[in-house]
Amino acid sequence: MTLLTPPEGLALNPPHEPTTTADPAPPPEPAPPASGGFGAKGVTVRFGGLVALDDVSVDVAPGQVHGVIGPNGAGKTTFFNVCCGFLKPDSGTLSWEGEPLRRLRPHDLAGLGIARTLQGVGLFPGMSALENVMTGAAVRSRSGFVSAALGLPRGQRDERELRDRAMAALVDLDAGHLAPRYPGMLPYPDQKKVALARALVAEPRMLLLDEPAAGLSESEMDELGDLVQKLTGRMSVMLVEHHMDLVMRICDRITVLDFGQVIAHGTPAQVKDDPKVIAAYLGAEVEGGDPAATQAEPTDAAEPTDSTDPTDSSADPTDPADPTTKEA
Ligand SMILES: Nc1ncnc2c1ncn2[C@@H]1O[C@H](COP(=O)(O)OP(=O)(O)OP(=O)(O)O)[C@@H](O)[C@H]1O
Repeated sequence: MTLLTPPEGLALNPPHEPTTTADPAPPPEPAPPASGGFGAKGVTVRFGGLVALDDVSVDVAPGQVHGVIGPNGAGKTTFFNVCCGFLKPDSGTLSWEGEPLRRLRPHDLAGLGIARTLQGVGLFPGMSALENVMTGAAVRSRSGFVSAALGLPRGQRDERELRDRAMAALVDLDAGHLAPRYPGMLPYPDQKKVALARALVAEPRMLLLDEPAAGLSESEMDELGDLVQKLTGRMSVMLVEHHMDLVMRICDRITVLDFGQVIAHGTPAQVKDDPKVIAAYLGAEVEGGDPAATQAEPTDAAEPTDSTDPTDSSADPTDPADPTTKEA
């Protein structure tokens, strides 16, 4: 587990010095380095009369793994959907690297350096694993996947580069052997690896993971935990997750939701011993229970989503065909 570090933003932005001379204005200073992590402040979401999130604030510090946990119906998915721009909150704000994120839409994320994986893996069934990962790399390509596919000269160079980067992302996850295979031929954990490679190939500075351990065996979950911890050298990670043991092992900070409210936040050790957390998971009548030992059943463990859209349209809660959608 990485060590706790304070949010960098405050330290990196010294107050402006007043100008004391009549010298000509110096050339503009380069922009200060990006600071601050990902933040949600006072987020409230209502579905009709139901308050799914009530004044929820979460700060994901740079380079940290932040877990958002809570019992069934606590509001985890709703919160994740707000963070991805799928859902527009009724009130509250999001910020990223010190800047407010106004009117965040799902397709804005890549340009902001934020990647996500959803509960459904959402791979293109008609593309190989490598090509699926290339679609994630295309967001950073100058000429893009389309001109590459059309064989334009710069596109050809980009296509080679995309292919190399996509392959490297798969190899990084020990999944290079999956490159030529099609999602339909792959077991669910391998599909998840490909989806993760697709998220990572864009070299995000923030990774949002929605129940990444769902459907994984214990050993696969261990592998995932090791991987997420390795990523913190390169990016912040926020994960919404049911598996308490995984969350307790890999997170630097944890926010616990219950009935849409934050009932606890802190280090795993702090959260684990919080009586409100114990009560929320195990019921107030159980004393001395250890929520770290609790593993709520994922609701989607056996339900990989086969999407034909690498932007995860089938798992996209903004899908207008989904009557439960509250569109951003
Ligand atoms: N589109 C929707 N319309 C109406 N109510 C909703 C909608 N989405 C979620 N809810 C309700 O909001 C509350 C929070 O749901 P949410 O799915 O965010 O919780 P969760 O913590 O992710 O639950 P789980 O662990 O079971 O997935 C629940 O009471 C849920 O029934």
